[in-house]
Amino acid sequence: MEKKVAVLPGDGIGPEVTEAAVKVLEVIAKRFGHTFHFEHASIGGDAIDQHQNPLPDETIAICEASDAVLLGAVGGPKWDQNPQALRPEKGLLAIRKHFDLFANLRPVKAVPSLLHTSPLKEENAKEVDMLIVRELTGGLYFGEPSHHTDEGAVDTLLYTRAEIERIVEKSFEFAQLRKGKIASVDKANVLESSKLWRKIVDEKKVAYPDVEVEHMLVDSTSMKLITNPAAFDVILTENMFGDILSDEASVITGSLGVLPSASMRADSFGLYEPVHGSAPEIAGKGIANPAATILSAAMMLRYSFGMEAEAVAIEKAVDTVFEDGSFTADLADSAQQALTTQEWTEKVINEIESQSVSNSIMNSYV
Ligand SMILES: NC(=O)C1=CN([C@@H]2O[C@H](COP(=O)(O)OP(=O)(O)OC[C@H]3O[C@@H](n4cnc5c(N)ncnc54)[C@H](O)[C@@H]3O)[C@@H](O)[C@H]2O)C=CC1
Ligand SMILES: CC(C)CC(=O)C(=O)O
Ligand SMILES: [Mg+2]
Repeated sequence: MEKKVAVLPGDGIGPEVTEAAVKVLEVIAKRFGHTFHFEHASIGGDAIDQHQNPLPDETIAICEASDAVLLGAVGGPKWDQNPQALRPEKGLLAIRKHFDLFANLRPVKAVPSLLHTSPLKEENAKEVDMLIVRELTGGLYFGEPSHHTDEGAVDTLLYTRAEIERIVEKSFEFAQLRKGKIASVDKANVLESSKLWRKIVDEKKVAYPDVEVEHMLVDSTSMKLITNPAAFDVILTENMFGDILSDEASVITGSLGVLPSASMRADSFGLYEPVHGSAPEIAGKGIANPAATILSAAMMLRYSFGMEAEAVAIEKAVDTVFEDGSFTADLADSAQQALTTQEWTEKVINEIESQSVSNSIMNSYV
């Protein structure tokens, strides 16, 4: 197959981790007989510096001409005092909105060889296998009005019925492919938007009798994610709650550096990016963990290109490298044992190259 991928490295560690993922995709292309055309474009602080715009028209055009987008991360102290319209994060929100990427999938699965790095007791972390389905283009991050003065500030939490319905349906579809359990997380004891959210979940569940649904409040959910994370299968939630809960869930499996994500619209087009941010304090040092971005590239192969065996080849290689005890600094026991971003990526590439093709259907991350 021939596919076009827009690559938006962004800021901080974004360029390092996307470079690693592109190298892995190139090896996959060679091994499985595909051609991937990569076209790079700017977003975030990088785009502000070059074009005074966190999401330039040229970047949108390159993404529109592509089959999928691979993104690193945006943001950093250099732009923190910029006016709102010139913040790197605005570029990320704008690309999600422009392409209607309403369904953000964030799988969190325990990896046996990483359990020792989890802050949780091994018996609590070892069975974790959940999928966070986060609404990505509505809610507080997009509602108007949104502004502040020194005397006051306003943000708006707005959801339409249609926005809630489509993400709820998506979560039921994923639950049917998994263990058939949804925890729908809201704040319905306070928020009006959550009351509508609950009503729509209850309406929709009638069409999915094989799926069990539990409504949960976000505050106690954040506690249960730590005390009993293995109890969750699909977590369905709105934009900001999903943002917060997914960073919390990431440490269960060891490091924010290993959690991938897919941001999908209704068709197969998607944007793939790690859950983490631009980690400015480690940028440029060659020590960032590229696993989250490499695994996001695997999600791209699965969801946008329908390349299941290729996705599994990457996931299997990442697992094997972890099993071998090879870690970047965020997971290694000591600085001496830590591999650089490049060294760790080379291990994954070597692993893919040595896999036999018949070996490629193994357990996948979602
Ligand atoms: N999707 C995106 O582009 C996101 C961007 N951000 C932006 O990133 C900047 C930094 O935000 P933070 O709150 O510090 O979150 P962060 O996710 O960048 O970093 C949190 C912690 O995790 C570590 N970390 C993150 N990714 C890592 C990796 N791949 N390997 C090793 N360690 C890793 C960092 O060093 C830091 O200690 C801010 O400007 C923020 O707005 C934050 C979250 C998402
Ligand atoms: C930087 C924000 C706009 C988004 C974020 O933190 C996320 O999507 O995880
Ligand atoms: Mg976040």
